[in-house]
Amino acid sequence: MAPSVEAAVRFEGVTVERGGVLILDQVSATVPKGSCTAIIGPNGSGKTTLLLALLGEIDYQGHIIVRCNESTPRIGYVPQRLHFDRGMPLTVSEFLAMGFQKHPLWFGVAGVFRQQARERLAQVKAEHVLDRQIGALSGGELQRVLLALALQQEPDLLVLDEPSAGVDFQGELVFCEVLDDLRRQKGFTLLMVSHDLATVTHHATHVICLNRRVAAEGPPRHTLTNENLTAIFGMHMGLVNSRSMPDDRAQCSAPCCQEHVDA
Ligand SMILES: Nc1ncnc2c1ncn2[C@@H]1O[C@H](COP(=O)(O)OP(=O)(O)OP(=O)(O)O)[C@@H](O)[C@H]1O
Repeated sequence: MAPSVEAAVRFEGVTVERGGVLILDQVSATVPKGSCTAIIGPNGSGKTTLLLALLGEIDYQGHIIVRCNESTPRIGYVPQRLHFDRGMPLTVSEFLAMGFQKHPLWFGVAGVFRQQARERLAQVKAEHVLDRQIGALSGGELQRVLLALALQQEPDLLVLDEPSAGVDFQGELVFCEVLDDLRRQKGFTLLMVSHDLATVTHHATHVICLNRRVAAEGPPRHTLTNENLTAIFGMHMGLVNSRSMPDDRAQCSAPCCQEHVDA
């Protein structure tokens, strides 16, 4: 990668050992500012572990540098799963107001927070679930509510762990389109873990191939080659056709992608 690339995140020699097992080994990679960066790799290759290290949830050796315009970067996170009591008597508007409203929720959600919740849900095309019970949402609806929650803090960096897990094809398409639109409008950097090579092919502008170490990194059309995928996943992946990949220049304003396409 060109050294001139402006990085939103820089991983430098990140090493993680848990329970005596080496999970990440000297991982160095860049998440270009404004990019949609996908981390791909087989099960157990350390993808979630790298996100947890970035979020400060686990100890690691090495350095993780997050750069943004503010002194304290705002990082939004949408987890792979949310474990909660599905019988919990909480509506989506109450769930979204929880972090903001000072007076107890049993007095009802104040008009201003209800309106904020409605606007956030509209951004993720899920306005219709405003008054639904949180435990009654489908997997795809809950995922969009969690995205609305992450967007409430106006993040500089949005981190998603497997956005397509448990979502049908149509739901995934809508979710990815919503994310693409939001990223362009708001200018945040998106970092996601994904198992879905079709999603990565169509939406990512930068790819980090991880298998305890970084096996390859760069724009999709240069990274998702049969040679790289065979090396990482250990089998031939017939899914990727370079003609179906996005025009990197149209998708991403990050200098690395511009340079690669211009070259
Ligand atoms: N607390 C822990 N103690 C020991 N090993 C752990 C711990 N947490 C994770 N691991 C191991 O670290 C490895 C990487 O896990 P991680 O969840 O980061 O992989 P992943 O690439 O996200 O996998 P998947 O694609 O299956 O979600 C796995 O082998 C896992 O068993």
